[in-house]
Amino acid sequence: MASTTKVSPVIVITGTPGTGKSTHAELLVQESPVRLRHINVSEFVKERGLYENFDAEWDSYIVDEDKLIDELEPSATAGGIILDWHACEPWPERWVDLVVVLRCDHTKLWERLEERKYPNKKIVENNEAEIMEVIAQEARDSYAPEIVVELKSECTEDLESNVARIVEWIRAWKKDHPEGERP
Ligand SMILES: Nc1ncnc2c1ncn2[C@@H]1O[C@H](COP(=O)(O)OP(=O)(O)O)[C@@H](O)[C@H]1O
Repeated sequence: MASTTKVSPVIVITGTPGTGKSTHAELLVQESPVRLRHINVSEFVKERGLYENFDAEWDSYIVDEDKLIDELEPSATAGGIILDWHACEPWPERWVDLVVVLRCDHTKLWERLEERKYPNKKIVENNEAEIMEVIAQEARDSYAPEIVVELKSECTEDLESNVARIVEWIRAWKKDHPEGERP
């Protein structure tokens, strides 16, 4: 069987909605020393119909995770992607090189979600999830501790320093994988 060589890493950016995943991913695409494709998983699911149904009460799609994994497998195996989603547990461990969990003070998060015109119960649900560290715990439970990093995303300085830190991590990954990595 032909095996491909992964020349760029797979970076997961996760966190409660509103913590800054897409903002980080967009800046990282611009700053990265290697070509990265930003996959906003919620949009990807909608565009490709990778859901079982739509939950009108919570205004969200029930994702068909098997279909999602199948659809992403070629890109994840080839490398060079950022997976931006509010969950990280579905990704097979073999795909993932780095997991960035963004964290935000809950009052700030509340304001961001209000600005986004989320219904009140969705703001409450997400706020509680951030306080209870739901996504951070999911990342700790799903991946080796050395590939998981929690970063604060409360102001522009945080955004810039986080992206600079990930860029440094990518440079180190490239150094460690000069010929690429066989998945
Ligand atoms: N580190 C940050 N500093 C200031 N504003 C931020 C930061 N991260 C995100 N934001 C703002 O918060 C809002 C939500 O960010 P977004 O990237 O869409 O979050 P997510 O993708 O996690 O849902 C946006 O208005 C964005 O500009």
